[in-house]
Amino acid sequence: MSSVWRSTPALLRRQLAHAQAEPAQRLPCSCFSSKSQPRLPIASTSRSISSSSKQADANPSTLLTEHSVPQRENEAVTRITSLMKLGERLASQAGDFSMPAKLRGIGVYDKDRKAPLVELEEGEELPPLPQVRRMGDSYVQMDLLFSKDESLREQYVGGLSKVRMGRLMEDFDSLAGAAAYRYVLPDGADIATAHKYGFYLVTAAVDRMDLLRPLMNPDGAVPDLRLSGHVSYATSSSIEVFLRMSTIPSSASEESSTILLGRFAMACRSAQGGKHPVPKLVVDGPEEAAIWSMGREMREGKKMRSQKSLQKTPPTAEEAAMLHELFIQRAEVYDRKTATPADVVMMSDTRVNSAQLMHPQERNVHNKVFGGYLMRLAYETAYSTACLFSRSAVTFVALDELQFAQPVEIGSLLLLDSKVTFSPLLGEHHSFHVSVEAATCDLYSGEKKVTNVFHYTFAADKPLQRYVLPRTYRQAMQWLDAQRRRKVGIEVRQAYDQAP
Ligand SMILES: CCCCCCCCCCCCCCCC(=O)SCCNC(=O)CCNC(=O)[C@H](O)C(C)(C)COP(=O)(O)OP(=O)(O)OC[C@H]1O[C@@H](n2cnc3c(N)ncnc32)[C@H](O)[C@@H]1OP(=O)(O)O
Repeated sequence: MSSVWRSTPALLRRQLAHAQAEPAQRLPCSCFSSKSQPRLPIASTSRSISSSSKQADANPSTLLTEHSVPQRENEAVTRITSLMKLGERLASQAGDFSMPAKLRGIGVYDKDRKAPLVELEEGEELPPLPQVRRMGDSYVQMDLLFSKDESLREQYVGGLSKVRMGRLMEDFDSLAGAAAYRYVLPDGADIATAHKYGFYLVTAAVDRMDLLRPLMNPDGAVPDLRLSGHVSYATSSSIEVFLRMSTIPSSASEESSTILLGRFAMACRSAQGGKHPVPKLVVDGPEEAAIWSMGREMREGKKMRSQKSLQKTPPTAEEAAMLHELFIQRAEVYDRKTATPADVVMMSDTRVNSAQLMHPQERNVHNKVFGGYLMRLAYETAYSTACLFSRSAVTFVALDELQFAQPVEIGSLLLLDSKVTFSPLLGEHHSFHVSVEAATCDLYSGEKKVTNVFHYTFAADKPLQRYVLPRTYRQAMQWLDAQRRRKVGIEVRQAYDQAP
C-alpha cells in the first residue's frame, strides 16, 4: 500500500477505491471484451487493491451513485445498441441520399446585411412541406473509402498518423443537418433549396458522442468508414438525429462493426425569426417506438441534468466533504510550502488557449459559424491539451452533452480556453477529462460572450503519471462536474459492453 493511500482519509479513500474498482476500469490497456472486437480503455488498474480499498468497495461512497440521470442514460444506450439493426433496415429502404458537400451561406457575405430572404422566381412553385414523416425518410449515409482514395486519406489523417477525429465531428454535424433537412423537406427536394421555404436548421446541442472501438485497425491501417444517421425523435420545432460510424464490411459474410455513436439536436428556425414547425414523426414498428421513447426520455434527462448542474445548485454534502478532504490532504501543495510534487499539476497549468478570427467562409445559411467547424477547432485544442498533460498519444473516448446556446458571429474573435478538469488520483489510470470553454469577443467593443463548453474524455496510451488539482472554487466545481460526467461515461460504456 502506498503512503499516499494510507494517508488519505475515509471519504476520499472510499471514492478513490470505488474509482479503482469500477468494472469498466479493470480492463487492461489493450483490452478485449468478451466479444472479439478490441474495446477502448477508460482506464486500467494493474496495481493490486489493498484490503482497506476492498473493504471500501463493499461500502462505496454514494457520491458516484446517487444521480438518477446516469441511470436513464444507461437504459437508453442499451436500447440504442439493440436497435442498431434499425439503421441497417432504414438504409436498405432509403432511396437516393445524395448530399451537397456543405450548406453554406448564400451570396456574397455582407456584414451589415442579414441573411437574405430568397424570393421565388416568377412561376416557380414549391411542393408543399410534409406534415408527417417516418424515420426512414430522413436516412443519410456517407462512406469514407480510405482504402481506395488516397486524397481522402490525405484529408483525414493527421500529422501524428491518426484519423482526425475533429474532422469527423465536423462531418457528423453536417450529416445530422442533412438528416434533419431531409426530414423537414419534401421527398426528393434538394437540401440546397431549403432556404426557399423560409426556414433553416441549426445545431442546438450534441447530446453525446461515444467512441466504442479504436478508429485504427490493429495493423495501423485506417478502416473504410460509413457515417449514417436518421431522425429518432421530434418535438414541434426540433429534431433529434441519431448517428453512427461503422466499418464497411469487405464481404457479404462480414458484419459491420460500430465505432462511434452520437446524438444531435437540431432546432428549426424561421428565416423571419422564431420557431418553424417540423413534421410530426410517425413511428413504424416496435423498434422505432423504442427509439422514439428513448428520445423523449433523453429530453427529460437533459432538463433534469440542467437543474442539478453545479452552476445552479451547490455540491452535495458528500462532494463538499470530498473537496475538503482533498484540501486537507494536499495542504502542502495548497499552502505552497513545498515545490509542487512531480505527480501533481495545478489545473491552471494544464491550460491551452487559442484565438482565431471567424471568417465568412465557415458560415451557414444564417450567416453564423457552423457548429461542426467549432467542434473541430475545440476538439483539436482539447486534443493538444490532453497530449501535453499525459505526455503521450491519446485517444478520444467521449464528448459529453454540448449546448450551442449562442451563435458565433462572423467577424468575431473565437477564444478557446482548454484545461484538464479531472484525472483519477490513485491507481494506474489512462482516462481523464478535458473541458474547452469557447467565447467570442467583439473586436471593436471587446465584449466577450461564452458560447459553448465542450467536455471530452480522453485515454492516454501510457498510464498517467500525474494528476490534476483544482485551486480556485470555480476549478473545484469543474473538478466535481467532470467526475459526475465520468460516472455517466462509465455507465454508458458498461451498457454498451453488456448489450446483446
Ligand atoms: C460530410 C457530410 C456531408 C453532408 C453534407 C450535407 C450538408 C447539408 C446539411 C448541412 C447542414 C448543416 C447544419 C449545421 C447547422 C449549424 O452548424 S448551426 C451553427 C451552430 N448552432 C448555433 O449557432 C445555434 C445557436 N443557438 C441558437 O440559435 C439558439 O440557442 C437555439 C438553438 C435556436 C434555441 O433558441 P431558443 O430561444 O432557446 O429557442 P426555443 O424557442 O426555446 O427552442 C426552440 C426549439 O429547440 C429546442 N431546443 C432548444 N435548445 C435545445 C437543446 N439544447 N437540445 C434540444 N432541443 C433544444 C426546444 O425544445 C424547442 O423545441 P420545441 O419545444 O419548439 O419543439
